Amino acid sequence: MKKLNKQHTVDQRYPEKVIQFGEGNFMRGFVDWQLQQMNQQGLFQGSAVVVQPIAQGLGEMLAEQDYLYTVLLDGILNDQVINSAEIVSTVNRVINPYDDYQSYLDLALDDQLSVIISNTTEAGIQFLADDSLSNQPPTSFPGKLTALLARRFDLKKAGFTIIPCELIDRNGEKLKEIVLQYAEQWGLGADFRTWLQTENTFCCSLVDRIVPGYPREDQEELQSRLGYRDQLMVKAEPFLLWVIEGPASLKDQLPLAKAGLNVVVTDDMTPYRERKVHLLNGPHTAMVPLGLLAGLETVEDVMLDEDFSQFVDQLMAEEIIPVLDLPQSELISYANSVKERFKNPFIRHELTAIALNSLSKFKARLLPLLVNYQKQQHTLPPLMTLALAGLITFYRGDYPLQDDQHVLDTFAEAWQRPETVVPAIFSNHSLWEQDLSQLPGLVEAVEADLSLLEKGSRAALQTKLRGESYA
Ligand SMILES: NC(=O)c1ccc[n+]([C@@H]2O[C@H](COP(=O)([O-])OP(=O)(O)OC[C@H]3O[C@@H](n4cnc5c(N)ncnc54)[C@H](O)[C@@H]3O)[C@@H](O)[C@H]2O)c1
Ligand SMILES: O=P(O)(O)OC[C@@H](O)[C@@H](O)[C@H](O)[C@H](O)CO
Repeated sequence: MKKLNKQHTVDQRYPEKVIQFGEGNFMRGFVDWQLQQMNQQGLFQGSAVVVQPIAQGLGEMLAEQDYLYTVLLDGILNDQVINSAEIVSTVNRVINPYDDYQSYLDLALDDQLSVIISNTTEAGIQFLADDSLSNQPPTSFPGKLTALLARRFDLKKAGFTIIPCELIDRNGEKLKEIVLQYAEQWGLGADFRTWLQTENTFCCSLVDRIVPGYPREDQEELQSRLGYRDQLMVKAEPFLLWVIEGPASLKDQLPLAKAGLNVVVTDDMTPYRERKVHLLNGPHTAMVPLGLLAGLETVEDVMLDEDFSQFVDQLMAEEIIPVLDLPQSELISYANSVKERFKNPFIRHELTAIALNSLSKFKARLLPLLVNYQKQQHTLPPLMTLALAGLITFYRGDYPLQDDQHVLDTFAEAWQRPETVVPAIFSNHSLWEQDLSQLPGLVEAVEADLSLLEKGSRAALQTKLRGESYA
């Protein structure tokens, strides 16, 4: 069977208007797919030139397919079942700056390029003290971006609207801060720094769409249905939300909402972020260790399991929603929509995929809620402490773990003395940036939950759901 190529579609190409750092599943299933929707409605007439942020990437594979790939949307949206396959043609080309640095810098020449969008994973937005402008290219993503912006400034051209999608808090501010740090360290001058601040807009943004990526489990069936081979197919849920903190003019520059996409341009994205990180990512992170310890494999398995779906319900209703400072009715409706998305029968979202870096995820997604709950109710949230005990059990290392070496080493050492593992882990400041052993009752509660877990994750969960251990 032939590889996907331009003969399989009406390959309408548009001028490059967006520079996109990152060519991963998420960008292809989220950003480029949205550019395509705008183009189809005649609202944008633009394409993306993609820059590989690291030397290894998908540039060559995309080139072999004439920069085309298929987005498969599978799920239920507004009570409608959606199973669609669409060839996306909004990636115009991919530049690998490690092979062709000049073409990368030449992007600065093009006045039609006015928007920069990135997703380089949470690891991508970082300052590397030994990065250098004489590296061709600079190693880090912000270093590469600084080099491009410096070239644009030298050419006395207009700046960019820069929208990072990395899932880190205040991502636009963080990226700007690092670019300014490089500008300072590399001696790029006060005029450049002023131009950076006044002529460029760094927008914070929040993305939401579950994109599990290549549908390995049904690739054969899909290929025979589609009639071509596509190594870059991306499976995603139909739901999407993109909240961008930026000027109102962005709605014209990128008319996403006009194209009917669920994109919000606002001057304060905080409530959207709180809601999503705590009510969607939080339950994901809570279900992972307990679910895996009980032998479940996917988010759907969790939602179809009587005990575990009750766990998710109760966690959301009793331990998360009451401590979020947002309108409760809106939170309830968001929680219901998240549960529907978790139940998506067409998407196989592996718990092991979510398990990556679970400790930092617990810290960002659940710990602030646990602390607030304790402050407000003067007791601890029982399901969250069980999830925390599950995390500690999980990090004993009986399962393959993916986390920072420092985190893995700290747990390995603490588990050498099981009787003190909880205080040892909680008092480790480098893990939590605070001394969790000082939180009233937490050590005792989690130690009790660890003992419960010795009977098995499901049995422990059932005990907690019956309210027995804290009655
Ligand atoms: N997949 C999802 O459901 C989903 C949903 C929302 C947000 N996200 C976020 O998107 C990110 C990417 O997910 P994905 O599914 O596209 O992954 P992916 O592995 O398909 O793509 C990763 C991309 O990041 C780049 N990258 C990796 N390490 C880097 C580094 N150290 N520096 C610079 N660039 C680097 C790669 O070149 C690639 O372009 C994740 O961090 C995730 O938090 C994913
Ligand atoms: O992507 P991660 O690994 O940071 O987190 C795992 C999931 O919680 C996450 O991918 C969600 O599915 C996504 O954030 C939904 O928009």
